[in-house]
Amino acid sequence: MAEGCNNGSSKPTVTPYEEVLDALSSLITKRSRADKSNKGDRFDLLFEYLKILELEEAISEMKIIHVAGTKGKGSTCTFTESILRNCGFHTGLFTSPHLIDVRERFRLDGMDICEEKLLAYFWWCFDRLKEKATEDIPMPNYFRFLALLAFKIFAAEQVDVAILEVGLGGKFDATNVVQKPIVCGISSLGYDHMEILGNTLAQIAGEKAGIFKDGIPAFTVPQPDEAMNVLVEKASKLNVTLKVAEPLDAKLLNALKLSLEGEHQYLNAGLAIALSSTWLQRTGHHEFTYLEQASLLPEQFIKGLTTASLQGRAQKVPDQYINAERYGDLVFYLDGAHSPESMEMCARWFSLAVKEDSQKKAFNHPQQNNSGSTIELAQGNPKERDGKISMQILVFNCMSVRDPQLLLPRLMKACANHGVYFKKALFVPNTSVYYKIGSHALPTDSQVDLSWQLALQRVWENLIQSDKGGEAKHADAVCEEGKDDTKMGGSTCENSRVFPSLPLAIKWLRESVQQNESVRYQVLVTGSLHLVGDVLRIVKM
Ligand SMILES: Nc1ncnc2c1ncn2[C@@H]1O[C@H](COP(=O)(O)OP(=O)(O)OP(=O)(O)O)[C@@H](O)[C@H]1O
Repeated sequence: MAEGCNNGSSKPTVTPYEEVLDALSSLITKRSRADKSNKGDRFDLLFEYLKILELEEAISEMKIIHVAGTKGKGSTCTFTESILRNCGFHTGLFTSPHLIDVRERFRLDGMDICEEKLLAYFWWCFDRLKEKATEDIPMPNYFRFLALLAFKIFAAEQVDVAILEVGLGGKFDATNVVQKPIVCGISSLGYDHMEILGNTLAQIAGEKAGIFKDGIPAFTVPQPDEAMNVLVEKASKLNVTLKVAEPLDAKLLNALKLSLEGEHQYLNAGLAIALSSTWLQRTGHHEFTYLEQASLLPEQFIKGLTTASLQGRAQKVPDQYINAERYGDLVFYLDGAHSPESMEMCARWFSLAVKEDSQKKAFNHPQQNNSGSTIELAQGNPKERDGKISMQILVFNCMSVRDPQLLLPRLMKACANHGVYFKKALFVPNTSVYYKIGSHALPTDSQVDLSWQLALQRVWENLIQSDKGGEAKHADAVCEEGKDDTKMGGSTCENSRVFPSLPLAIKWLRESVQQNESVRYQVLVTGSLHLVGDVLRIVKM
Protein backbone atom coordinates (compact mmCIF):
# COMPACT_ATOMS: atom_id res chain seq x y z
CA MET A 1 0.00 0.00 0.00
CA ALA A 2 1.27 3.47 -0.83
CA GLU A 3 2.43 5.55 2.12
CA GLY A 4 -0.19 7.67 3.91
CA CYS A 5 -3.04 5.29 3.05
CA ASN A 6 -5.51 3.53 5.30
CA ASN A 7 -7.88 1.53 3.18
CA GLY A 8 -9.34 -0.46 6.05
CA SER A 9 -11.08 2.45 7.85
CA SER A 10 -14.78 2.32 8.83
CA LYS A 11 -17.23 4.08 6.54
CA PRO A 12 -19.94 6.66 7.32
CA THR A 13 -23.28 6.46 5.43
CA VAL A 14 -22.44 8.88 2.63
CA THR A 15 -18.75 8.49 2.34
CA PRO A 16 -16.38 11.25 1.30
CA TYR A 17 -15.43 8.94 -1.54
CA GLU A 18 -19.01 8.92 -2.82
CA GLU A 19 -18.98 12.72 -2.71
CA VAL A 20 -15.95 12.63 -4.97
CA LEU A 21 -17.72 10.30 -7.37
CA ASP A 22 -20.73 12.61 -7.44
CA ALA A 23 -18.55 15.63 -8.17
CA LEU A 24 -16.82 13.67 -10.91
CA SER A 25 -20.20 12.72 -12.41
CA SER A 26 -21.06 16.40 -12.62
CA LEU A 27 -18.27 16.76 -15.21
CA ILE A 28 -19.88 14.30 -17.58
CA THR A 29 -21.35 16.05 -20.53
CA LYS A 30 -23.16 14.42 -23.42
CA ARG A 31 -20.21 15.49 -25.52
CA SER A 32 -17.54 14.18 -23.12
CA ARG A 33 -16.66 11.18 -25.21
CA ALA A 34 -16.34 13.06 -28.46
CA ASP A 35 -14.52 15.82 -26.63
CA LYS A 36 -11.76 13.37 -25.83
CA SER A 37 -10.76 13.73 -29.45
CA ASN A 38 -11.47 17.43 -29.12
CA LYS A 39 -12.15 17.96 -32.81
CA GLY A 40 -12.76 21.66 -33.19
CA ASP A 41 -13.01 21.89 -29.44
CA ARG A 42 -10.71 24.12 -27.47
CA PHE A 43 -7.58 22.10 -26.83
CA ASP A 44 -5.91 25.34 -25.69
CA LEU A 45 -8.11 25.22 -22.59
CA LEU A 46 -5.93 22.43 -21.25
CA PHE A 47 -3.01 24.83 -21.01
CA GLU A 48 -5.23 27.25 -19.05
CA TYR A 49 -6.14 24.45 -16.66
CA LEU A 50 -2.48 23.60 -16.15
CA LYS A 51 -1.81 27.23 -15.26
CA ILE A 52 -4.68 27.29 -12.77
CA LEU A 53 -3.41 24.09 -11.19
CA GLU A 54 0.19 25.39 -11.20
CA LEU A 55 1.31 22.23 -12.98
CA GLU A 56 3.21 23.67 -15.95
CA GLU A 57 6.67 23.44 -14.46
CA ALA A 58 6.07 20.04 -12.86
CA ILE A 59 4.92 18.56 -16.17
CA SER A 60 7.85 19.99 -18.06
CA GLU A 61 10.17 18.22 -15.62
CA MET A 62 8.27 14.92 -15.52
CA LYS A 63 9.96 11.96 -17.19
CA ILE A 64 7.07 10.76 -19.26
CA ILE A 65 6.39 7.74 -21.46
CA HIS A 66 3.36 8.43 -23.68
CA VAL A 67 1.49 5.59 -25.44
CA ALA A 68 -1.26 5.72 -28.07
CA GLY A 69 -2.70 2.94 -30.25
CA THR A 70 -5.91 1.11 -31.02
CA LYS A 71 -5.21 -2.07 -29.09
CA GLY A 72 -2.68 -2.97 -26.45
CA LYS A 73 -2.04 0.51 -25.01
CA GLY A 74 -3.15 -0.48 -21.52
CA SER A 75 -1.16 -3.72 -21.57
CA THR A 76 1.95 -2.02 -22.97
CA CYS A 77 1.78 0.69 -20.30
CA THR A 78 1.26 -1.93 -17.59
CA PHE A 79 4.30 -3.95 -18.69
CA THR A 80 6.38 -0.78 -18.96
CA GLU A 81 5.41 0.35 -15.47
CA SER A 82 6.18 -3.08 -14.04
CA ILE A 83 9.60 -3.23 -15.71
CA LEU A 84 10.65 0.19 -14.46
CA ARG A 85 9.28 -0.46 -10.94
CA ASN A 86 11.34 -3.64 -10.84
CA CYS A 87 14.35 -1.58 -11.87
CA GLY A 88 13.79 0.36 -8.65
CA PHE A 89 11.93 3.45 -9.87
CA HIS A 90 9.00 5.19 -8.21
CA THR A 91 6.29 4.88 -10.86
CA GLY A 92 3.03 6.58 -11.78
CA LEU A 93 0.68 4.95 -14.29
CA PHE A 94 -2.42 6.55 -15.81
CA THR A 95 -4.73 4.25 -17.80
CA SER A 96 -8.34 4.11 -18.94
CA PRO A 97 -11.05 3.03 -18.62
CA HIS A 98 -11.47 1.59 -15.13
CA LEU A 99 -13.33 -1.67 -14.56
CA ILE A 100 -14.73 -1.32 -11.07
CA ASP A 101 -13.26 1.69 -9.29
CA VAL A 102 -11.98 4.97 -10.74
CA ARG A 103 -8.87 4.63 -8.55
CA GLU A 104 -7.66 1.89 -10.92
CA ARG A 105 -6.78 4.63 -13.37
CA PHE A 106 -4.06 6.05 -11.13
CA ARG A 107 -1.44 3.59 -9.99
CA LEU A 108 1.48 4.51 -7.77
CA ASP A 109 4.24 1.92 -7.62
CA GLY A 110 1.89 -0.58 -9.20
CA MET A 111 -0.97 -0.10 -6.71
CA ASP A 112 -4.25 1.73 -7.24
CA ILE A 113 -4.10 5.08 -5.47
CA CYS A 114 -5.67 4.82 -2.02
CA GLU A 115 -8.91 6.63 -1.16
CA GLU A 116 -7.31 9.19 1.15
CA LYS A 117 -4.87 10.36 -1.46
CA LEU A 118 -7.45 10.42 -4.20
CA LEU A 119 -9.77 12.51 -2.02
CA ALA A 120 -7.04 15.01 -1.20
CA TYR A 121 -5.79 15.47 -4.76
CA PHE A 122 -9.27 15.41 -6.23
CA TRP A 123 -10.56 18.33 -4.14
CA TRP A 124 -7.32 20.23 -4.56
CA CYS A 125 -7.87 20.21 -8.33
CA PHE A 126 -11.66 20.39 -8.39
CA ASP A 127 -11.95 23.35 -6.01
CA ARG A 128 -9.29 25.40 -7.76
CA LEU A 129 -10.79 24.83 -11.19
CA LYS A 130 -14.30 25.55 -9.89
CA GLU A 131 -13.15 28.76 -8.24
CA LYS A 132 -11.56 30.01 -11.48
CA ALA A 133 -14.25 28.70 -13.84
CA THR A 134 -15.76 31.33 -16.14
CA GLU A 135 -17.86 31.23 -19.25
CA ASP A 136 -14.68 31.37 -21.27
CA ILE A 137 -12.83 28.80 -19.16
CA PRO A 138 -15.50 26.32 -18.06
CA MET A 139 -14.87 23.28 -15.87
CA PRO A 140 -13.03 20.58 -17.82
CA ASN A 141 -15.02 17.58 -18.93
CA TYR A 142 -14.73 14.16 -17.28
CA PHE A 143 -11.76 12.73 -19.16
CA ARG A 144 -9.81 15.99 -19.21
CA PHE A 145 -10.30 16.34 -15.49
CA LEU A 146 -9.01 12.80 -14.89
CA ALA A 147 -5.91 13.50 -16.98
CA LEU A 148 -5.25 16.74 -15.05
CA LEU A 149 -5.74 14.85 -11.81
CA ALA A 150 -3.18 12.28 -12.94
CA PHE A 151 -0.66 15.06 -13.56
CA LYS A 152 -1.38 16.51 -10.11
CA ILE A 153 -0.99 13.11 -8.43
CA PHE A 154 2.25 12.27 -10.22
CA ALA A 155 3.71 15.72 -9.57
CA ALA A 156 2.82 15.73 -5.89
CA GLU A 157 4.03 12.16 -5.40
CA GLN A 158 7.27 13.02 -7.22
CA VAL A 159 7.28 9.89 -9.34
CA ASP A 160 10.51 9.08 -11.19
CA VAL A 161 8.55 8.08 -14.27
CA ALA A 162 4.98 8.82 -15.41
CA ILE A 163 3.50 6.39 -17.92
CA LEU A 164 0.48 7.83 -19.70
CA GLU A 165 -2.01 5.91 -21.80
CA VAL A 166 -3.88 8.05 -24.32
CA GLY A 167 -7.65 7.95 -23.71
CA LEU A 168 -8.78 8.24 -27.32
CA GLY A 169 -6.93 9.10 -30.51
CA GLY A 170 -3.76 11.03 -29.79
CA LYS A 171 -3.47 14.50 -31.24
CA PHE A 172 -6.35 16.00 -29.28
CA ASP A 173 -6.32 13.70 -26.29
CA ALA A 174 -5.99 15.46 -22.93
CA THR A 175 -2.75 13.59 -22.21
CA ASN A 176 -1.24 15.29 -25.24
CA VAL A 177 -0.62 18.52 -23.32
CA VAL A 178 2.73 16.90 -22.63
CA GLN A 179 5.34 18.75 -24.68
CA LYS A 180 8.51 16.83 -24.02
CA PRO A 181 8.08 13.17 -23.16
CA ILE A 182 11.15 10.96 -22.92
CA VAL A 183 9.80 8.44 -25.43
CA CYS A 184 6.51 7.72 -27.26
CA GLY A 185 4.89 4.43 -28.27
CA ILE A 186 2.20 3.47 -30.75
CA SER A 187 0.69 0.04 -30.10
CA SER A 188 -1.26 -2.04 -32.65
CA LEU A 189 -3.45 0.02 -34.95
CA GLY A 190 -6.85 -1.11 -36.15
CA TYR A 191 -10.42 -0.05 -36.61
CA ASP A 192 -12.06 1.49 -33.55
CA HIS A 193 -13.72 4.82 -32.72
CA MET A 194 -14.04 5.50 -36.44
CA GLU A 195 -16.91 7.88 -35.72
CA ILE A 196 -14.28 10.21 -34.24
CA LEU A 197 -10.93 9.23 -35.73
CA GLY A 198 -11.83 8.48 -39.34
CA ASN A 199 -12.73 5.50 -41.46
CA THR A 200 -9.37 4.48 -42.87
CA LEU A 201 -6.33 3.05 -41.14
CA ALA A 202 -4.33 5.93 -42.56
CA GLN A 203 -6.60 8.49 -40.89
CA ILE A 204 -6.57 6.58 -37.62
CA ALA A 205 -2.77 6.33 -37.74
CA GLY A 206 -2.54 10.07 -38.42
CA GLU A 207 -4.53 10.85 -35.26
CA LYS A 208 -2.42 8.52 -33.12
CA ALA A 209 0.82 9.93 -34.55
CA GLY A 210 -0.35 13.24 -33.13
CA ILE A 211 1.52 12.34 -29.95
CA PHE A 212 4.90 12.46 -31.73
CA LYS A 213 7.03 15.37 -30.56
CA ASP A 214 9.89 17.10 -32.30
CA GLY A 215 13.08 15.07 -31.88
CA ILE A 216 11.61 12.63 -29.32
CA PRO A 217 12.22 8.96 -30.19
CA ALA A 218 9.21 6.76 -30.82
CA PHE A 219 8.52 3.04 -31.17
CA THR A 220 5.74 1.08 -32.71
CA VAL A 221 4.91 -2.58 -33.36
CA PRO A 222 4.69 -4.18 -36.83
CA GLN A 223 1.68 -2.52 -38.50
CA PRO A 224 -0.23 -2.90 -41.77
CA ASP A 225 1.49 -0.87 -44.54
CA GLU A 226 -1.34 1.66 -44.77
CA ALA A 227 -0.83 2.60 -41.12
CA MET A 228 2.96 2.30 -41.08
CA ASN A 229 3.39 4.63 -44.06
CA VAL A 230 1.54 7.38 -42.23
CA LEU A 231 3.51 6.87 -39.03
CA VAL A 232 6.79 7.04 -40.96
CA GLU A 233 5.71 10.18 -42.81
CA LYS A 234 4.56 11.98 -39.64
CA ALA A 235 7.74 10.93 -37.84
CA SER A 236 10.03 12.25 -40.56
CA LYS A 237 8.26 15.61 -40.57
CA LEU A 238 8.99 15.97 -36.89
CA ASN A 239 12.51 14.66 -36.86
CA VAL A 240 11.35 11.68 -34.82
CA THR A 241 13.41 8.48 -34.95
CA LEU A 242 10.69 5.87 -35.33
CA LYS A 243 11.68 2.24 -34.77
CA VAL A 244 9.69 -0.96 -34.92
CA ALA A 245 9.90 -3.02 -31.75
CA GLU A 246 9.81 -6.70 -32.58
CA PRO A 247 7.50 -8.96 -30.57
CA LEU A 248 9.21 -10.41 -27.52
CA ASP A 249 10.87 -13.75 -28.16
CA ALA A 250 9.42 -16.02 -25.43
CA LYS A 251 12.83 -17.70 -25.02
CA LEU A 252 14.15 -14.54 -23.40
CA LEU A 253 11.91 -15.06 -20.38
CA ASN A 254 14.01 -17.92 -18.98
CA ALA A 255 11.21 -20.49 -19.15
CA LEU A 256 8.78 -18.12 -17.39
CA LYS A 257 5.55 -16.80 -18.93
CA LEU A 258 4.25 -13.31 -19.48
CA SER A 259 1.79 -12.55 -16.70
CA LEU A 260 -0.80 -11.27 -19.20
CA GLU A 261 -2.10 -14.13 -21.33
CA GLY A 262 -2.58 -14.29 -25.09
CA GLU A 263 -0.23 -14.29 -28.06
CA HIS A 264 -0.83 -10.59 -28.67
CA GLN A 265 0.84 -9.78 -25.37
CA TYR A 266 4.22 -10.69 -26.92
CA LEU A 267 3.72 -7.73 -29.25
CA ASN A 268 2.84 -5.45 -26.37
CA ALA A 269 5.74 -6.77 -24.29
CA GLY A 270 8.18 -6.11 -27.15
CA LEU A 271 7.01 -2.51 -27.29
CA ALA A 272 7.21 -2.17 -23.50
CA ILE A 273 10.81 -3.41 -23.55
CA ALA A 274 11.76 -0.85 -26.20
CA LEU A 275 10.06 1.98 -24.29
CA SER A 276 11.59 1.01 -20.96
CA SER A 277 15.11 0.61 -22.29
CA THR A 278 14.94 3.88 -24.17
CA TRP A 279 13.63 5.64 -21.07
CA LEU A 280 16.48 4.14 -19.02
CA GLN A 281 19.04 5.14 -21.60
CA ARG A 282 17.74 8.70 -22.09
CA THR A 283 17.51 9.34 -18.35
CA GLY A 284 21.10 8.18 -17.82
CA HIS A 285 20.43 4.78 -16.22
CA HIS A 286 22.82 2.80 -18.36
CA GLU A 287 23.19 -0.02 -15.85
CA PHE A 288 20.00 -1.64 -17.22
CA THR A 289 20.61 -1.06 -20.89
CA TYR A 290 18.98 -3.57 -23.18
CA LEU A 291 18.65 -2.65 -26.80
CA GLU A 292 18.79 -5.80 -28.86
CA GLN A 293 16.63 -8.87 -28.55
CA ALA A 294 19.71 -10.90 -29.25
CA SER A 295 21.15 -10.09 -25.86
CA LEU A 296 19.84 -11.32 -22.52
CA LEU A 297 17.00 -9.48 -20.86
CA PRO A 298 18.00 -7.95 -17.53
CA GLU A 299 16.41 -9.91 -14.67
CA GLN A 300 14.42 -6.83 -13.59
CA PHE A 301 12.79 -6.79 -17.03
CA ILE A 302 11.89 -10.47 -16.76
CA LYS A 303 10.43 -9.93 -13.31
CA GLY A 304 8.42 -6.94 -14.57
CA LEU A 305 7.06 -8.80 -17.57
CA THR A 306 6.14 -11.93 -15.65
CA THR A 307 4.45 -10.21 -12.71
CA ALA A 308 2.61 -7.23 -14.28
CA SER A 309 -1.12 -7.35 -13.65
CA LEU A 310 -4.10 -5.85 -15.40
CA GLN A 311 -7.66 -6.99 -14.81
CA GLY A 312 -10.08 -7.85 -17.58
CA ARG A 313 -7.54 -8.77 -20.22
CA ALA A 314 -7.44 -12.51 -20.81
CA GLN A 315 -8.32 -13.12 -17.19
CA LYS A 316 -9.78 -16.33 -15.75
CA VAL A 317 -12.05 -16.13 -12.75
CA PRO A 318 -13.72 -19.23 -11.29
CA ASP A 319 -17.09 -18.37 -9.77
CA GLN A 320 -16.79 -18.05 -6.00
CA TYR A 321 -20.42 -18.87 -5.25
CA ILE A 322 -20.39 -22.41 -6.49
CA ASN A 323 -20.18 -25.31 -3.93
CA ALA A 324 -16.64 -26.24 -3.07
CA GLU A 325 -16.95 -29.63 -4.78
CA ARG A 326 -18.09 -28.01 -8.04
CA TYR A 327 -15.46 -25.26 -7.84
CA GLY A 328 -13.99 -24.71 -11.28
CA ASP A 329 -17.15 -25.93 -13.04
CA LEU A 330 -18.20 -22.34 -13.71
CA VAL A 331 -15.26 -20.28 -14.92
CA PHE A 332 -15.45 -16.82 -16.45
CA TYR A 333 -12.91 -16.05 -19.15
CA LEU A 334 -12.85 -12.27 -19.25
CA ASP A 335 -11.46 -10.19 -22.07
CA GLY A 336 -12.42 -6.63 -22.92
CA ALA A 337 -11.89 -7.02 -26.69
CA HIS A 338 -14.14 -4.67 -28.66
CA SER A 339 -12.52 -4.17 -32.05
CA PRO A 340 -12.52 -6.68 -34.93
CA GLU A 341 -8.80 -7.43 -34.57
CA SER A 342 -8.97 -7.90 -30.83
CA MET A 343 -12.02 -10.19 -31.18
CA GLU A 344 -9.78 -12.55 -33.07
CA MET A 345 -7.00 -12.35 -30.48
CA CYS A 346 -9.52 -12.93 -27.74
CA ALA A 347 -11.04 -15.92 -29.55
CA ARG A 348 -7.63 -17.49 -29.98
CA TRP A 349 -6.76 -17.04 -26.33
CA PHE A 350 -10.13 -18.41 -25.17
CA SER A 351 -10.03 -21.43 -27.45
CA LEU A 352 -6.57 -22.47 -26.32
CA ALA A 353 -7.29 -21.71 -22.67
CA VAL A 354 -10.48 -23.77 -22.47
CA LYS A 355 -8.84 -26.73 -24.12
CA GLU A 356 -5.92 -26.58 -21.75
CA ASP A 357 -8.16 -26.16 -18.71
CA SER A 358 -10.45 -29.02 -19.77
CA GLN A 359 -7.66 -31.43 -20.49
CA LYS A 360 -5.14 -31.20 -17.80
CA LYS A 361 -5.66 -28.54 -15.22
CA ALA A 362 -8.06 -27.77 -12.41
CA PHE A 363 -8.76 -24.67 -10.40
CA ASN A 364 -7.87 -24.72 -6.74
CA HIS A 365 -10.58 -23.65 -4.35
CA PRO A 366 -9.43 -20.39 -2.69
CA GLN A 367 -9.58 -21.98 0.78
CA GLN A 368 -7.16 -24.67 -0.34
CA ASN A 369 -4.93 -22.17 -1.99
CA ASN A 370 -2.24 -20.92 0.33
CA SER A 371 -1.19 -18.17 -2.03
CA GLY A 372 -4.56 -16.51 -1.43
CA SER A 373 -5.05 -16.08 -5.15
CA THR A 374 -8.46 -17.11 -6.40
CA ILE A 375 -7.48 -17.48 -10.00
CA GLU A 376 -4.22 -19.27 -9.82
CA LEU A 377 -4.07 -22.44 -11.85
CA ALA A 378 -2.70 -25.56 -10.29
CA GLN A 379 -2.34 -29.16 -11.38
CA GLY A 380 -5.58 -30.84 -10.44
CA ASN A 381 -6.47 -34.46 -9.94
CA PRO A 382 -7.26 -35.52 -13.51
CA LYS A 383 -9.74 -38.13 -12.24
CA GLU A 384 -11.89 -35.38 -10.77
CA ARG A 385 -12.18 -33.86 -14.21
CA ASP A 386 -12.74 -37.14 -16.04
CA GLY A 387 -16.07 -37.66 -17.70
CA LYS A 388 -17.12 -34.01 -17.57
CA ILE A 389 -18.29 -32.28 -20.68
CA SER A 390 -16.89 -28.81 -21.23
CA MET A 391 -19.51 -26.43 -22.54
CA GLN A 392 -18.67 -22.97 -23.88
CA ILE A 393 -21.07 -20.09 -23.35
CA LEU A 394 -20.69 -16.53 -24.61
CA VAL A 395 -21.77 -13.49 -22.62
CA PHE A 396 -21.62 -10.47 -24.89
CA ASN A 397 -22.44 -6.82 -25.17
CA CYS A 398 -20.85 -3.99 -27.11
CA MET A 399 -21.56 -0.29 -27.35
CA SER A 400 -24.02 0.66 -30.05
CA VAL A 401 -21.39 2.76 -31.88
CA ARG A 402 -19.69 -0.53 -32.73
CA ASP A 403 -20.76 -2.77 -35.59
CA PRO A 404 -21.66 -6.27 -34.35
CA GLN A 405 -21.49 -7.47 -37.97
CA LEU A 406 -17.74 -6.85 -37.75
CA LEU A 407 -17.28 -8.28 -34.27
CA LEU A 408 -19.44 -11.37 -33.86
CA PRO A 409 -18.48 -13.16 -37.10
CA ARG A 410 -14.76 -12.67 -36.34
CA LEU A 411 -15.25 -14.11 -32.88
CA MET A 412 -17.34 -17.06 -34.02
CA LYS A 413 -15.04 -17.92 -36.91
CA ALA A 414 -11.81 -17.69 -34.95
CA CYS A 415 -13.25 -19.94 -32.23
CA ALA A 416 -14.53 -22.41 -34.83
CA ASN A 417 -11.08 -22.52 -36.40
CA HIS A 418 -9.89 -23.92 -33.09
CA GLY A 419 -12.82 -26.31 -32.78
CA VAL A 420 -14.66 -24.25 -30.18
CA TYR A 421 -18.43 -23.71 -30.65
CA PHE A 422 -20.65 -21.84 -28.22
CA LYS A 423 -23.58 -23.80 -26.89
CA LYS A 424 -25.40 -20.57 -26.11
CA ALA A 425 -24.77 -16.84 -26.42
CA LEU A 426 -26.23 -14.58 -23.74
CA PHE A 427 -26.77 -10.91 -24.54
CA VAL A 428 -27.07 -8.51 -21.62
CA PRO A 429 -27.01 -4.76 -21.09
CA ASN A 430 -24.04 -3.29 -19.23
CA THR A 431 -24.85 -2.47 -15.62
CA SER A 432 -22.48 0.45 -15.59
CA VAL A 433 -22.31 2.23 -18.89
CA TYR A 434 -19.05 4.06 -19.57
CA TYR A 435 -20.08 7.31 -18.03
CA LYS A 436 -21.39 5.75 -14.82
CA ILE A 437 -18.87 6.29 -12.11
CA GLY A 438 -20.29 5.74 -8.66
CA SER A 439 -23.09 4.03 -6.81
CA HIS A 440 -25.96 5.54 -8.75
CA ALA A 441 -29.40 3.98 -8.74
CA LEU A 442 -29.65 1.30 -11.40
CA PRO A 443 -32.79 0.97 -13.51
CA THR A 444 -35.06 -1.95 -12.66
CA ASP A 445 -35.00 -4.87 -15.08
CA SER A 446 -38.35 -3.90 -16.55
CA GLN A 447 -37.15 -0.36 -17.32
CA VAL A 448 -34.20 -1.50 -19.41
CA ASP A 449 -34.40 -0.97 -23.16
CA LEU A 450 -33.25 -4.25 -24.70
CA SER A 451 -33.58 -3.33 -28.35
CA TRP A 452 -29.78 -3.29 -28.85
CA GLN A 453 -29.34 -6.69 -27.19
CA LEU A 454 -32.16 -8.10 -29.35
CA ALA A 455 -30.37 -6.75 -32.41
CA LEU A 456 -27.15 -8.48 -31.31
CA GLN A 457 -29.09 -11.68 -30.81
CA ARG A 458 -30.48 -11.49 -34.34
CA VAL A 459 -26.96 -11.09 -35.73
CA TRP A 460 -25.85 -14.15 -33.79
CA GLU A 461 -28.79 -16.36 -34.74
CA ASN A 462 -28.41 -15.40 -38.40
CA LEU A 463 -24.72 -16.24 -38.27
CA ILE A 464 -25.49 -19.64 -36.86
CA GLN A 465 -28.17 -20.28 -39.44
CA SER A 466 -25.86 -19.32 -42.30
CA ASP A 467 -23.13 -21.44 -40.78
CA LYS A 468 -25.48 -24.42 -40.86
CA GLY A 469 -25.56 -24.22 -44.64
CA GLY A 470 -27.62 -21.17 -45.42
CA GLU A 471 -31.00 -22.57 -44.43
CA ALA A 472 -31.97 -18.94 -44.03
CA LYS A 473 -34.30 -19.41 -41.09
CA HIS A 474 -34.83 -15.87 -39.85
CA ALA A 475 -33.86 -15.64 -36.20
CA ASP A 476 -37.17 -14.00 -35.29
CA ALA A 477 -38.96 -17.13 -36.37
CA VAL A 478 -37.28 -19.23 -33.73
CA CYS A 479 -37.19 -16.70 -30.89
CA GLU A 480 -39.78 -16.22 -28.23
CA GLU A 481 -39.69 -12.75 -26.82
CA GLY A 482 -40.52 -12.47 -23.12
CA LYS A 483 -41.48 -16.11 -22.95
CA ASP A 484 -38.42 -17.84 -21.66
CA ASP A 485 -38.69 -20.72 -19.25
CA THR A 486 -37.48 -18.76 -16.23
CA LYS A 487 -40.08 -15.97 -16.59
CA MET A 488 -37.21 -13.49 -16.51
CA GLY A 489 -38.23 -11.53 -19.57
CA GLY A 490 -35.83 -11.03 -22.46
CA SER A 491 -35.89 -13.35 -25.41
CA THR A 492 -34.97 -17.00 -25.90
CA CYS A 493 -33.79 -18.43 -29.19
CA GLU A 494 -32.41 -21.78 -30.06
CA ASN A 495 -28.82 -20.70 -29.64
CA SER A 496 -29.05 -17.55 -27.60
CA ARG A 497 -30.89 -15.57 -24.96
CA VAL A 498 -31.32 -11.95 -24.08
CA PHE A 499 -31.44 -11.23 -20.36
CA PRO A 500 -32.70 -7.91 -18.99
CA SER A 501 -29.75 -7.74 -16.62
CA LEU A 502 -26.36 -9.30 -15.99
CA PRO A 503 -27.25 -10.61 -12.49
CA LEU A 504 -30.12 -12.58 -14.06
CA ALA A 505 -27.79 -14.06 -16.66
CA ILE A 506 -25.33 -15.08 -13.96
CA LYS A 507 -28.15 -16.54 -11.85
CA TRP A 508 -29.18 -18.61 -14.86
CA LEU A 509 -25.61 -19.81 -15.33
CA ARG A 510 -25.29 -20.79 -11.68
CA GLU A 511 -28.57 -22.68 -11.76
CA SER A 512 -27.53 -24.46 -14.94
CA VAL A 513 -24.32 -25.60 -13.28
CA GLN A 514 -26.22 -26.94 -10.27
CA GLN A 515 -28.60 -28.83 -12.54
CA ASN A 516 -25.89 -30.40 -14.69
CA GLU A 517 -23.35 -32.19 -12.59
CA SER A 518 -21.50 -33.61 -15.52
CA VAL A 519 -20.96 -30.29 -17.25
CA ARG A 520 -18.21 -27.74 -16.81
CA TYR A 521 -19.26 -24.25 -17.97
CA GLN A 522 -16.59 -22.13 -19.61
CA VAL A 523 -18.02 -18.67 -20.08
CA LEU A 524 -16.35 -16.13 -22.35
CA VAL A 525 -17.29 -12.56 -21.41
CA THR A 526 -16.29 -10.06 -24.07
CA GLY A 527 -17.29 -7.14 -26.31
CA SER A 528 -16.89 -4.42 -23.69
CA LEU A 529 -14.47 -3.66 -20.87
CA HIS A 530 -17.44 -2.24 -18.97
CA LEU A 531 -19.28 -5.55 -19.22
CA VAL A 532 -16.13 -7.29 -18.02
CA GLY A 533 -16.00 -4.90 -15.03
CA ASP A 534 -19.66 -5.61 -14.26
CA VAL A 535 -19.01 -9.37 -14.25
CA LEU A 536 -15.96 -8.96 -12.03
CA ARG A 537 -17.98 -6.91 -9.59
CA ILE A 538 -20.55 -9.71 -9.29
CA VAL A 539 -18.33 -12.76 -9.26
CA LYS A 540 -15.54 -11.44 -7.07
CA MET A 541 -17.52 -9.65 -4.38
N1 LIG B 1 -1.57 -6.04 -29.59
C1 LIG B 1 -2.88 -6.35 -29.62
N2 LIG B 1 -3.48 -6.66 -30.78
C2 LIG B 1 -4.80 -6.95 -30.86
N3 LIG B 1 -5.61 -6.98 -29.78
C3 LIG B 1 -5.05 -6.69 -28.58
C4 LIG B 1 -3.67 -6.35 -28.45
N4 LIG B 1 -3.42 -6.09 -27.15
C5 LIG B 1 -4.58 -6.23 -26.49
N5 LIG B 1 -5.57 -6.61 -27.34
C6 LIG B 1 -7.01 -6.80 -27.06
O1 LIG B 1 -7.52 -5.55 -26.61
C7 LIG B 1 -8.12 -5.67 -25.33
C8 LIG B 1 -7.76 -4.47 -24.47
O2 LIG B 1 -6.36 -4.52 -24.20
P1 LIG B 1 -5.59 -3.24 -23.68
O3 LIG B 1 -6.31 -2.69 -22.52
O4 LIG B 1 -4.17 -3.58 -23.52
O5 LIG B 1 -5.73 -2.29 -24.95
P2 LIG B 1 -6.18 -0.78 -25.01
O6 LIG B 1 -5.60 -0.25 -26.27
O7 LIG B 1 -5.76 -0.09 -23.76
O8 LIG B 1 -7.74 -0.92 -25.09
P3 LIG B 1 -8.86 0.20 -24.75
O9 LIG B 1 -8.96 1.08 -25.94
O10 LIG B 1 -10.08 -0.63 -24.56
O11 LIG B 1 -8.44 0.90 -23.50
C9 LIG B 1 -7.58 -6.96 -24.75
O12 LIG B 1 -8.51 -7.51 -23.89
C10 LIG B 1 -7.32 -7.82 -25.98
O13 LIG B 1 -8.50 -8.46 -26.38
